[in-house]
Amino acid sequence: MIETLTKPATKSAAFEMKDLNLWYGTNHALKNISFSIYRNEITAIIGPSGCGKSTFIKTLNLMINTNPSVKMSGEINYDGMNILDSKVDLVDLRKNVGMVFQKGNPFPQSIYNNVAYGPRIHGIKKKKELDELVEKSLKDVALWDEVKDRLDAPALGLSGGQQQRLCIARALATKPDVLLMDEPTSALDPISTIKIEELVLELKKKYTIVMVTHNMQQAARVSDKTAFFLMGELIEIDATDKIFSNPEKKQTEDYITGRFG
Ligand SMILES: Nc1ncnc2c1ncn2[C@@H]1O[C@H](COP(=O)(O)OP(=O)(O)OP(=O)(O)O)[C@@H](O)[C@H]1O
Repeated sequence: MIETLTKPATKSAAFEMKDLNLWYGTNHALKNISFSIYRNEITAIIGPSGCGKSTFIKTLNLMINTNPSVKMSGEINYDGMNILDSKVDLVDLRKNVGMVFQKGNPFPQSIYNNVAYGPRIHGIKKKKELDELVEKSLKDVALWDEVKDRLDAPALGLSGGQQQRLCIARALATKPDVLLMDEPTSALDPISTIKIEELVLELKKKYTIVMVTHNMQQAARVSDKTAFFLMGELIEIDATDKIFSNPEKKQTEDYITGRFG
């Protein structure tokens, strides 16, 4: 019998960090971080408060640069380019690497305008094109049926879970490649949380997702890889199942078994 050997598909990295260091003034917040984030995977970032999770995720689209006290060294390679190099086009980077924050933070404008905002900034003016993008983005987050008859209504009139899905639609409307999510469900009730988790699993088919979460069950439920940070260091990154069942490092085990944090 002839056995067919299937080669494991080589995964391509969306981001490759090499010796990434970050300081807020003299506070050394990220220390020699080196790892890769792979395409079409969900990578969860976990660790106790103050370990550098939000700082790290904000480096991936250089949102961190809005803080003038921040200094960085090392490399963050994205799309064949070290984004810490000053030549990088920030508008382009943020179009490709979208971000969703802890609390759904829609603009105080209509549902339609919230989603059309990014495409308009990137030069899309034609109403038909914008209408299509708004519809597609809202369908992608399973919000279209709930809001299609009130696109001109204020976004702030939506429920918390709907606002968060709207913010994800807003991020998707610029057709990003990567979606960064900083504790996207921490302000939501359990049902809205499950809806966002289902959505994230669906979005993984098309996007690379990096998610900071305080909720270890959430990391276990949705992510492919989990990275454990502690005091600015990456202690361990591995397949999520491995991290939660048989981590290599004692600090990881202590954290996931609730011994600290
Ligand atoms: N704007 C800032 N200015 C100065 N130091 C900061 C700033 N933001 C964060 N830090 C410091 O950087 C370190 C990492 O903070 P960060 O917010 O990234 O941690 P975190 O893991 O996301 O925490 P949490 O889970 O509480 O949100 C902490 O020591 C924090 O005090």
